[in-house]
Amino acid sequence: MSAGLSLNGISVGYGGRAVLSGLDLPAVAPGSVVALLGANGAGKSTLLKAMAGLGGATGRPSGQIILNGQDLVGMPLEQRVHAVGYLPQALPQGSSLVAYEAVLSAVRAVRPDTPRDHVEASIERVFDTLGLRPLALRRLRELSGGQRQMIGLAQVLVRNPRLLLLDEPTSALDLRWQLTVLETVRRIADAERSICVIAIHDINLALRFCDHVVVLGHGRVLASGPPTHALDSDVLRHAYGIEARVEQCSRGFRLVLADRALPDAGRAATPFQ
Ligand SMILES: Nc1ncnc2c1ncn2[C@@H]1O[C@H](COP(=O)(O)OP(=O)(O)OP(=O)(O)O)[C@@H](O)[C@H]1O
Repeated sequence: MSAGLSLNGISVGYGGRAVLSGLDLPAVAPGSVVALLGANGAGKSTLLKAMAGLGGATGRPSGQIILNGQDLVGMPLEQRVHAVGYLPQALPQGSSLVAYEAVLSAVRAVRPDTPRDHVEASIERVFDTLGLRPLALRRLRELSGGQRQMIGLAQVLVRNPRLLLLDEPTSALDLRWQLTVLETVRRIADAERSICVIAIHDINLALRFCDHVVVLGHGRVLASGPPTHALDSDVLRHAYGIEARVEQCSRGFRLVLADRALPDAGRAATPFQ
């Protein structure tokens, strides 16, 4: 059985309108953090939902999503939720549950038979890892947007899935929490040999922590590869309709410097279609 994640000819859309067509991703190895980039409307969330098996309006994608030798497409949801953890773009609802209960219910939904002391130990580990202990007994509806986003992440991490699909997990977070999230995900991928796919708009944060970059646009993969090679000015113009430079920071990471938005006529990928 080959380990890792690959996509073969994935096509998915809504009501007969294709968003992504024939998408391929050559195998990424266990332990990889993959940044999923692209303009608004490029299809990042659609792809993550298809991988999570939660297409809803998208229905079942065609093609293959191979995780550790098994095709996730068509795999029953009860089986898939053991392997895949998905953090949606929308923040968790502000319910009357306290944060601890919300994370507990995330484990119970997937592994109802796990002994209570194991569950409690894993919840405490995740709260410590993310620095969330002070929030454990606070009601979700009384938390800020960023705090609820962190609890949503805890709900995914506590299940220790082989594949983590995180849709803009840092969108509501300040700089310190953004780093905490990316550092944590990086550490978990390294330690557990899990694979993490993150849809993210902060390209520089992505380049700092990922092993692999996938840029979506025009319903396909515009660029794919290691952060040192996947992005250049042409790719950024096609993907985002911007004039930009890719430079190297003093620590050796790639850094995108966005200079200006190009007029619509100069854009190759048109968001808001
Ligand atoms: N439930 C839906 N029904 C019909 N079309 C949809 C639905 N959800 C998304 N779309 C369309 O699918 C396309 C891709 O949307 P998607 O949310 O995957 O983009 P995205 O790259 O995640 O964008 P963003 O960066 O703005 O979150 C867009 O044209 C969008 O309008």
